[in-house]
Amino acid sequence: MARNVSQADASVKAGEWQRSKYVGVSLVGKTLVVLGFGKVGSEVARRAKGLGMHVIAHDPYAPADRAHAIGVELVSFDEAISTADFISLHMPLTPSTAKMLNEETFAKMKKGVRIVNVARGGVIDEEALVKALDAGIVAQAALDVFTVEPPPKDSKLVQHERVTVTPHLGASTVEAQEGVAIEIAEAVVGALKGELAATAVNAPMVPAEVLNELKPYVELAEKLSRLSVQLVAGGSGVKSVKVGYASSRAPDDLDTRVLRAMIIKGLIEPISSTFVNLVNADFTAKQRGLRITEERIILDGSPESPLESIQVQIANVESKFASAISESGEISLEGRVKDGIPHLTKVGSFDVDVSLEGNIILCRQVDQPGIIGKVGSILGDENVNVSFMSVGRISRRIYAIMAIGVDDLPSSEALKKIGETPAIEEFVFLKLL
Ligand SMILES: NC(=O)C1=CN([C@@H]2O[C@H](COP(=O)(O)OP(=O)(O)OC[C@H]3O[C@@H](n4cnc5c(N)ncnc54)[C@H](O)[C@@H]3O)[C@@H](O)[C@H]2O)C=CC1
Ligand SMILES: O=C(O)C(=O)COP(=O)(O)O
Repeated sequence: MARNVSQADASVKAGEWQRSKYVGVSLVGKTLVVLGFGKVGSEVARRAKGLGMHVIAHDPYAPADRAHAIGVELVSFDEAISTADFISLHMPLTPSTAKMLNEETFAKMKKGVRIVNVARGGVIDEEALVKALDAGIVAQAALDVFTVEPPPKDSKLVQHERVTVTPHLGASTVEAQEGVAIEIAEAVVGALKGELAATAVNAPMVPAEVLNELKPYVELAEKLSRLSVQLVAGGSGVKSVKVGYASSRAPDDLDTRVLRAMIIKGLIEPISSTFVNLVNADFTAKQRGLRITEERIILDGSPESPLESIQVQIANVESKFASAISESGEISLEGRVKDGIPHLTKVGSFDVDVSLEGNIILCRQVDQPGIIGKVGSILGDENVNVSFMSVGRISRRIYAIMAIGVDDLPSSEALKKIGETPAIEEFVFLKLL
């Protein structure tokens, strides 16, 4: 657009040679305003800086640090449009962006501004743009998208001498089409494997950076619920599950939808053939009559990490492992993320600490010397590797809870031997692998 390439090309092909008519403008040193600083907008900004442009952006939802990282300042809409030599549009078409450029906003722009729209047609009031072009406010426009596509043949905008048009070609390169195909195939494979379907259109939209931050907590949530459902004694149906999130973040700064979905996945998958993912989790829970209630425990302190701990409680059930029942009567497990790895940190009312990387053995034993050694040698004789072990007790020499993480699957004889060890009053083997 700035060098009149398309107009000059048409003119040479028509047999003309008009050099002075098609003198263009330089980009270097000009101010480019990027409206909508998302995936496309931020890449446009990065490249425009490489062309020597001064780039500022307006996006009410973009994080300022992401803009600063590429040397772009986020400014108000009015400041943006009134200082721009070029405006490039990269926001979605929503009720609040529809006709965002209109008669009133064109009036605030610098005379001679140039406008590029490769976002969506409806974000510009096309009639107002024709007027602004005729009034000399807008020197040129380059449009890839239109309110109605294809636009009517006699559209004044399309026919305008200072407007360059293309038929919605923004994403039309061989590489981009191949990239899109690969991305879709990978997302489908991931969804079929039960992974987080982050780009599904019928799933809650969770931005990639939020997903990334929550990743270890997502794993923790799923593992805690996978363990807790295995603690339920046969015959007592799981109907009501309470999830507690302890966090220093403000409630609306913590999106728990993914965590809830993974809790549901952990509860349902061990006991059914259904694959649960972000799309079907709430529906699957409802279908099975499973009620999930979420509770926020607001902590003081730095909101640096999204969560301090997650608690999963299953109410109105008996447990295979009585010590997993908390004082208030539910099966209760609590976990935390330590160095990026999920840990089980509480069983019933007992503090433990075992990393959730393998399978888990929980024992309740009389608190006396020698038990750890006995259980350790039973596992050692079987070549079962212990990854973590912790003992939590309520009072000395009364009884204690031992949590053992094992990398392998102990044989049923080994488990039987552990159960028969004198002083071990109850024990349970919980599978995570
Ligand atoms: N012409 C073509 O073939 C193509 C067009 N597009 C269009 O380009 C646009 C940008 O796409 P992406 O960067 O992938 O989307 P994106 O979702 O990554 O970015 C959109 C940005 O717009 C911002 N935004 C929302 N409301 C706003 C407002 N009122 N004012 C300013 N900013 C606002 C959002 O915060 C977000 O950062 C979309 O409209 C998309 O449909 C995308 C690819 C190809
Ligand atoms: O990805 C977008 O938003 C586009 O506008 C691309 O459209 P297309 O896939 O080329 O029909």
